[in-house]
Amino acid sequence: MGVATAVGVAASLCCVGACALALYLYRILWLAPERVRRALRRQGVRGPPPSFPYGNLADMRQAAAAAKRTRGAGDVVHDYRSAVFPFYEKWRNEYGPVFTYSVGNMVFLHASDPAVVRDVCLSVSPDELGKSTYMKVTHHPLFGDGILKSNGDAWARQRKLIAPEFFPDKIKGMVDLMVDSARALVRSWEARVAESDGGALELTVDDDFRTYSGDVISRTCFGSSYVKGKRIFAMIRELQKTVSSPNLLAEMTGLRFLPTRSNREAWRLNRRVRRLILDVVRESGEADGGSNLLNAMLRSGQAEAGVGVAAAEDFVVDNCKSIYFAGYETTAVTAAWCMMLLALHPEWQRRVRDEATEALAGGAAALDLSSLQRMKQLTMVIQETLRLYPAGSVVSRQALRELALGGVRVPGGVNIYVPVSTVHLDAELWGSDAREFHPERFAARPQLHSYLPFGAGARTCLGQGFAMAELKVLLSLLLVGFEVALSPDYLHSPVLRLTVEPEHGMRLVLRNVRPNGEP
Ligand code: HEM
Repeated sequence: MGVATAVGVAASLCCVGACALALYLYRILWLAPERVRRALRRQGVRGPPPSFPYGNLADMRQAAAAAKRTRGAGDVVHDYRSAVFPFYEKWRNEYGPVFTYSVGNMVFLHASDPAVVRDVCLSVSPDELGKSTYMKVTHHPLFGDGILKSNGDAWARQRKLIAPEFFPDKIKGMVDLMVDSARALVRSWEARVAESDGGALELTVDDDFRTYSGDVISRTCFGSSYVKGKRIFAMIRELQKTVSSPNLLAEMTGLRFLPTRSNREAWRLNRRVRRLILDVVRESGEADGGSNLLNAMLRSGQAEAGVGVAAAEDFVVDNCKSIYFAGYETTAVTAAWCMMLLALHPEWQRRVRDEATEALAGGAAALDLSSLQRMKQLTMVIQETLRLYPAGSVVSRQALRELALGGVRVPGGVNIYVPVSTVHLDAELWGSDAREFHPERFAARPQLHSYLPFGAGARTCLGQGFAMAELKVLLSLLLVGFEVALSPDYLHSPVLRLTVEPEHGMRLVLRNVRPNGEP
């Protein structure tokens, strides 16, 4: 064969290869999702028309940019949906409470209709409905295959091993750690109020609340090595920043090993985090006799039949990162919104303070799980805070196979998003005052599918008892010591970062409850 023929053959093969690749990409990027959208359209589920190859991403970015331009302060309006999720609001108004949209080749079913929500949360088994895999590739360095993102048997096994670590008898033993961390914060604020002009201290509380929740998780996870644990968490936060924007190419093709700059940075940080976590787990196991959360997880991971050392280590590392992510920001942001609502409602602030003063009559050291459980006013205030400002903005799932939800046949692979604020503000479920702060509505237990701050069903938050205890310890100690008002400089602008948080921070004015130090 002459050189010219060989070149011709190679060129033809390249052509065939390029055509095959183009056809393959066209199939996975357009034909496959279009088939799913058609199946939904046939049932009357409509949505904005997607374009190739990014679906509705451009509409979402445009709406978010427009909302950002008009976002501003002003009165505190609790319904923040048009500022934070302007595209969902527009589409919900246009297409109703169940609609579909696409990001790249990933098809989403957005559902706030109670019948669908009930099935998503309560009726369908975790074998049929798993966690959404959207962002799973981007976030792999952050969560690995830990409990938050895994599905099927891998998830069930982890849930079974971790759940007992959050049973009430375990939380009972953690209340003292929470009290120690909260007292450190109260002492620092007392000192700052004492030094302030006229006994009124104006401050932005968010970072102090993050320090508190990071401190509590770190003490619980790492026991006596918690200071090193805090360094690890600082590094996980770095890691979180490097993987915060979606890597659409990776999400659409599943290729997570491309050595892009941000991937290489994430891998580097991840290797360091892993090494440090395992070092600290070993060290603290020796120092504390293995009594901290991660040691308990390592033991239960190793005790699993047929699981090698590497798999048990992966289990600890991935879940350490997952628990940090699940419990750090969520609790701190909820505490900040709760303080805002109490500042806006002095009568509720008084009720909570009276209740906390009674519970703390024997001193902070006397706080225990049962005295926390008796704080009914504070419980209702936190529940109402989580209704108006839920830290998890969507309950996300993915159909692992075709299934029926509220009468809609959902093809396998579809991502299902339940917008928590829309469910929480539904006047049909909550009454005409749904957008207002009325904690007494929680004197009666709400219907399960209408209240989703901790998700629902099999995948409900494992740390909810822990988070409630942590919030109650912090808020009761703060309110017994300080009167809280909203600063005139506070700008109400909820924004979606990892959770929905105050864009410019929560700015409060504190005064001592007993100005002259009287008992
Ligand atoms: C106010 C604080 C918190 C809020 C609002 C919150 C909310 C949530 C939500 C919405 C989910 C997803 C549930 C679903 O998809 O149905 C979740 C899952 C989870 N949360 Fe929390 N969480 C909080 C605090 C914590 C804390 C402090 C921890 C642990 C220390 C924790 C551990 C977890 C875990 C392990 C999961 C995964 C459960 C699974 O997939 O099986 N959370 N949380």
